[in-house]
Amino acid sequence: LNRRRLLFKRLGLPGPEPHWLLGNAQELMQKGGPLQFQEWTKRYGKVYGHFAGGIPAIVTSDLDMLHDVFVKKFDYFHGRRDFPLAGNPDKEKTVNVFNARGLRWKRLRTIGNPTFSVANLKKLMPTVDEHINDLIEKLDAEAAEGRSFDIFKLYQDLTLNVVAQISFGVSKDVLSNPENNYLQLAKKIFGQQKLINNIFTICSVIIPEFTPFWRACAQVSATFRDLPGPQLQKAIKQNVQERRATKATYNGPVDFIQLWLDAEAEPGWQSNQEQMQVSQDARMEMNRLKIERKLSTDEIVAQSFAFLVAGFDTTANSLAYVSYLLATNPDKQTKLYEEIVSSIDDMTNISYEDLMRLKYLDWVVKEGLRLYPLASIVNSRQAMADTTIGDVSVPAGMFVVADTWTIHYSREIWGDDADQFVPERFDPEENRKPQHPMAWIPFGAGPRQCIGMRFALLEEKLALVKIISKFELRTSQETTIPLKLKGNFAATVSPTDVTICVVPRSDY
Ligand code: HEM
Repeated sequence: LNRRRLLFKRLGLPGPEPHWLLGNAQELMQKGGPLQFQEWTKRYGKVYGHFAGGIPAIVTSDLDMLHDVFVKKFDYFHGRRDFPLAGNPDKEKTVNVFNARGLRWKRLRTIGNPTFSVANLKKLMPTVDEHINDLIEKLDAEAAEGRSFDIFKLYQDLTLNVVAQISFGVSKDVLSNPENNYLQLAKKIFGQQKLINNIFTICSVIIPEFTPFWRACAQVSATFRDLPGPQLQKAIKQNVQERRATKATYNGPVDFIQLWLDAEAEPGWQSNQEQMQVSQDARMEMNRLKIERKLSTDEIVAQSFAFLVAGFDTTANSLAYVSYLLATNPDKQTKLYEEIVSSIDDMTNISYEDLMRLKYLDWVVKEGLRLYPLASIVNSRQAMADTTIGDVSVPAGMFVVADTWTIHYSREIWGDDADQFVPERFDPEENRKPQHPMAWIPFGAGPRQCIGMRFALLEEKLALVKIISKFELRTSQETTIPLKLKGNFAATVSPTDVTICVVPRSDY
């Protein structure tokens, strides 16, 4: 405890005084990590230390320092702030690309990257489109009633359906069949976290020194309880095995399982993996090892699960925030509508190229992500060996977290209108966008930047084109202005609701 208390003093960093046991967890939980960071930055400056429970982390909004951490010195900072109960990222057999580090991460990422190539995105687009059409039907019903409703909830249904179908490798009919429980299980994972699991998670954050013990407790408790996570993983595993058996004849929609099965593991890959554990906790020499481009069944299940968790709430939040911004800025919405109708002739057959042509749409989405960066707490890295950033010494094991909200709202970086919704700032002709690569980081930066970024942008843009071409988004008496944000200890800052109404366009 004494070592904890003195750590940042020894490193010469300011920061909030930690509670002897809870560190700064109380403040983080009350306000939500990203929003609390903003407040601390105002008080302690661009670089300071804090304790998320017993876990020390440096927080910084210094762009050059972040560039060092995320890009230039990536070989030192290849770990990410992990979830202690997910297991040891260097040993866990089913580690996923999100939690992995070192050469294990490098291997999973190298295999995962092509999943989001333009060619594959085009193959995934029909599935996304089908689910967006379902959303439009729901909006039609709301418009017919002429009432206000929380559009955030509909976006959560959309993004969960899309990412679940693509990650679990099932057809839309199977997914929506009430007799199977894919969606119910997925909803349970995000909705009702079981208390007992939370207790062990909290314990592992407060006293991380005993993580293996908390993890064992969580595992023992899981064997006596029918937890949704393991149930879902079992169901995905069965799908992967069935799909592998029918791989040659499969002619259903393209999904992640199909893309990953093409990179299926052959017997013998383990020896390669053992080799990869060399230098896990030290500097990663990226090009030293030949990467085995194959995945085992367990790894496919682990990636599916990670993509489900990473791809659901982020995209739903982003759509909800943009809808709010468009409803409260009707002039910008009209500009977007005009761009869409003047560029796309056939709304029933929108191509990938159509979407990429829409410049104003691109700026709207980017500006939404600037004002409401999601999952910003995962914009973090772990020092795998003693090093320095600028004149700050960073001991091995220390986490460095980007204060994304401060950066995105900085007047110094974005100008006096930093807190306003101005998509035009991304227009290259206006020459207003800051040049620094770390000024806009909703998807992180460097080799570990969000792997699903292009997929998320595709889904969001397609949904917005279909919605805005058909409906006008309007505020109502019930719209919460400004939005109320609820922080979250672990991940995303979400709006409590985005209650608006949709009015059909007369010229549709
Ligand atoms: C608007 C939507 C999204 C936002 C704002 C977002 C944001 C982020 C951020 C900030 C990171 C950390 C990046 C870093 O550390 O540099 C990240 C990582 C990641 N995201 Fe996303 N994400 C989104 C959608 C998605 C989707 C749709 C998927 C998958 C289908 C996905 C999968 C992942 C994965 C697997 C990682 C870990 C990558 C690695 O460590 O190599 N994300 N995301």
